[in-house]
This record gives sequence, C-alpha cells and structure tokens, in this order.
Amino acid sequence: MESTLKEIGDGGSVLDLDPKATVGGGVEDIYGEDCATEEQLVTPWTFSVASGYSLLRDPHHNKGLAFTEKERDAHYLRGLLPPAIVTQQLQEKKLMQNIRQYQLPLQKFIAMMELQERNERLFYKLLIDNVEELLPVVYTPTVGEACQKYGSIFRRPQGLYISLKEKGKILEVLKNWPQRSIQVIVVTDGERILGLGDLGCQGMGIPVGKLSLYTALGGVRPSACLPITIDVGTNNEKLLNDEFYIGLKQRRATGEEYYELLDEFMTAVKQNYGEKVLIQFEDFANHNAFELLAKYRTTHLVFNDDIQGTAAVVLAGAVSALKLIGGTLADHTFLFLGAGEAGTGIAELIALEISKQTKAPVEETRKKIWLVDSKGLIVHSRKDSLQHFKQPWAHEHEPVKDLLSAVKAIKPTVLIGSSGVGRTFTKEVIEAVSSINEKPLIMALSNPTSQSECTAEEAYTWSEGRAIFASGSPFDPFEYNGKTFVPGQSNNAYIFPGFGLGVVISGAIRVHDDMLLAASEALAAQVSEENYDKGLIYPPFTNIRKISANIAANVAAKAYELGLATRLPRPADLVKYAESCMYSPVYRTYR
Ligand SMILES: O=C([O-])CC(=O)C(=O)O
Ligand SMILES: [Mg+2]
Repeated sequence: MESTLKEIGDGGSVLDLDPKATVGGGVEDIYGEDCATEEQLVTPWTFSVASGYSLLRDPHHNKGLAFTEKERDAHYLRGLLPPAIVTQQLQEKKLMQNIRQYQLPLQKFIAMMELQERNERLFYKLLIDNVEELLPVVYTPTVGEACQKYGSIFRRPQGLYISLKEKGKILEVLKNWPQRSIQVIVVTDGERILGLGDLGCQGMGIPVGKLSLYTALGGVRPSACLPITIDVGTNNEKLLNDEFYIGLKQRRATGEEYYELLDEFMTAVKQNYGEKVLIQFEDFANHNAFELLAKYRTTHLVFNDDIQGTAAVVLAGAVSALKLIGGTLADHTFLFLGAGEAGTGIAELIALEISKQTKAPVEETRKKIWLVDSKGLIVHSRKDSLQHFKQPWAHEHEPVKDLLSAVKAIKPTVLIGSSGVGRTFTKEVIEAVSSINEKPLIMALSNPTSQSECTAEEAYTWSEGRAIFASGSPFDPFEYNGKTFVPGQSNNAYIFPGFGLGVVISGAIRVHDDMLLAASEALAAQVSEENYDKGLIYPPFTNIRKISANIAANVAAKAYELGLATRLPRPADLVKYAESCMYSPVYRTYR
C-alpha cells in the first residue's frame, strides 16, 4: 500500500523544487510538458509515491533517522528505523567523524559517493558546510584516482552512458533518464581526464563530480543536473586489457564516425530538453574540444570548461594578483608551458581583456603572451606545422628549444603551467623567473596534484618566498622563513557553478565571451585585503556560495545587456535573485 508523500518547501527557493513527480505507478509530470523553467513551479511541495521501505531507499527523499514520529506514522516507516530521532546537524556531525577516520582519500571518496546514493540532501549539507575539507575528496585530486579505479569502485550508475552501441537511439536513451527538466549537462568522452590522459568510460567520475559542485557551490538543484559520458572506445591499452573495464573494449572511433555520434547527441539534447539547457564540455582531447566548441557555439548553449572556465578563473587571478605584483595587465609579459585547451584559452581571454582595457586590437595584445609546447617556444617559423589553435601565438622570434631557455629569452613576469605534465617547473626555471622579478606570479594549473608543474613548497622555497603562487589542485599552507603562505587554488570550480547559475536564471540561449569576462571580473572583485595579506589571489572556498551568486548576477546582467537572456522581466536585484534561486540541502518536512 502506498501513501502520497508531500514535502513542504523550505520557503523562497524556486530552483530547489523538483518538478518531476511520480504519481501512481507511471511517471507523470504534474506541471505538464513544459516545466523546465522555475517560474512554472508554483507549489512549494512535491509528490512522490515513495513510502515505507522504498522511501528509505530513495536518495532524493530519504532522511534516515531524521524522520519525525509523525512522518514515521504517516509514511509507513514504523519498525523500519531504530527508535532514535536525530537532527540533520547530528547526522552531519556523525558522518564527518566517520569520514575523518578514513586514512585513504579514496575511502573518503567512496564514503561520500555512498552517502550521495543514500541521502542526497545530507550529502549536499556535508559538502556545503565543509567545503574546504571535502572539495579535495569529491573533486581534484581524489576524483582523478577514482576515475582511474572507476571500474572496481563502480556501484550504481550516476549518469547516462551513451556509447557507439546507442547510435541512432540517443533520443530514446535520454528519455530513460528519470528526470525531465534538466538545466545543466556536463559531458565528457573521457579522452583527456584532468592531466591523466585517456580513461575512456571511467571518465564518468568527472561529470558526476563537476555536477555535484554545480549544486553545492552554485545552487543548481540536483535533479536539474545530468552527467553524461560518451563512449567511443579508448586507446588506453591498460583499460582495453582490464577484465573489469566498464566501457567499450575497442579503440576510439574518430573522424566521421565520431562526429556523427556527437551530432546525433547534440541534436537529441536540444530536441529533448529545449535550447536553454547548458551543455558543458569537459575533458575532451584538444583536437575535439576546439572543434566541438566552434561547431556548436552558434547553435547551442555550450561552454567548454577547460578552455573557457579555466580561462576565466586564471584571468581573475591575474587581475587580482596585480594588487601584489603591481602594474596593469598590459604591463606584464606572460609565458605559458602548455598550448592546449587551457593554455590557449587563457591566453586568448587575457589578450581580449587587455584589448578592452587599452583599445588596442587583439592581434596586438596577443604579442605580450608567449606559449611553449613540447617542441619549444611557439614562433612564426613553426607556423605552417602548428595546429590551428596555436597559430595566433606564433610570434616573431628565433627558435627556442625549451622552457628554461624561453624564460631567459622572453623574461616573463607571469609563468603559467597548463601542460598536464608534472614537475616541469624545475628549480632552474623558478630561480630564473625569480631572478627577473621581485614578485613573480607562478601558476601551476595541471591536475591532479601529481601533474602539477611544481608544488607550493617548491615555488615558495626556490623563489625565496617571493613568488605569488596558485595551483589547479589544492596545496596546504606552507611556512617559509617564519611566514605562512597560503596558496590559492586556481581551478575552474570557482567559475563554472556561478557561471552556470547565471545562465540558468537569465534563461540565456548562448554563451558569449563577454559573459566569461563578466564572470572573471566578479570573481576578482571578491578577493579581500585579508586574503592578499596571506599571498592569496583567490577568495577562500568557504564563501563560495556568495561568490557564485555574485558571479551568476554579473553573468546574467551581461546576458541581458547582450540580448541573450529570455527570462523576462529582468529581476531588479540580480544578486538577491540568484541567491533566492539557490538549492538548499536542508531537509523538508513531509505531511
Ligand atoms: O577538474 C579540474 O580540477 C579542473 C579541470 O577542469 C581539469 O583539470 O581538467
Ligand atoms: Mg576539466
């Protein structure tokens, strides 16, 4: 026998409400077909058929021991739970104690994953309240290890798998996902997971992790998030020979076969979810990442996190670092190690920002930015053999074979690592850049920690405490000569959740570069004097929800200004509006 469960909303939050309802045995949407936007969600409660034993097994509604006496009576839970009734706070305290007892980060990761599959609100409560501690568990660096071992830790699907086997049926596959009003999709094909390379189908850990940050850091409701992995095979021999590998055991499809599948996917997404679903491309290999972004940016609402998200966060760090290193952006010389998605994406956004500030054409402002790839400095004489995304950076200079020689020749004030290769900022490189600058800005962006171009300790020690340092994966504070330095985390996690929220709340239909500049500007504005005193060029993650609301508001304001927003009328106070839309993980009361 089943009861109808009604949740009493927790006030203001509209995005918080799950518009999908299950009534009787079938799946029916109580708001009708078109309920993708929050405006139509007028009632502060949802229905569910889950009750009794199945209610305890439903992660979206389960509260465990926090079910009250009344709820236990009304929803057939008597006897299924031990008698104690505890608060969400106490549950949180107990779980944090449990998680802290695990020695290995992967054990903590698995504990968090199990919690997410058991009690979603409690998972988000923990993540939001303990963000500094748990971000390295559910995100970089641990998520990298989890992807490497995903075959053996895989328990339940947390997202959609679309493989070559589903060719011709992708629309049907999308309809198998239980939630209908999706606002954000993060999709990968697993070919370049962080700096770890091709992990094939096991890359699923990344879209799942990124979307849990969309909710925890950006406040997009979990039921509106859809993680997707496209499996076209893998070229990773180890996985191909692994009996426990969960993906297609074949080499990667390329060329027409690949692009046909991707095209079917992009068409099916738009057909199923409409044009206001944000599709975030994540951890594709360079050659496909640039091509997919160029191909779909004019027809779909797409965002490449590795090209555009990373660019916005690094630009924000460079702008805020000016308080410490002096000058304007245009006064600085940038040298990158790595000329892939992150390197060229960051370089272009910096050139664009300098061009806006100085009114000089972007072709000119690019000349202050130099890139080194595996074959040395990118210079004009190499132009013909360069991939198209590297060509704008082929400046006039004699050939230079490696990073150290490039530092000596170019004399950068800012050194940025985006190569995906660890320990490439050697002692000689950091000493060389420190001999040129009183305060060199050094950013070691590659993830996870094992791929970082240098550690925080190395940057501070080899620069004799003069470097302003930030990294893609987190490092602990480091003491040098009696002073404690706190490294900033230059990771796109600062940008994409707030950026996505801004896109969702404005109903934007396209992503424009100026919206990235708006996100970057809002992030830089959140750094305080107190942060600078510790050498920090990013605000701490503890304030991330406030930061995300500010980023969302600035992005939404730009979307309105550009005529790309469809949510009308424009809310007067966009920060307040963004905050009011954010998902809250506090338990709801069931009647
Ligand atoms: O996931 C992260 O930590 C940042 C990122 O996008 C990458 O490294 O590909
Ligand atoms: Mg990425």
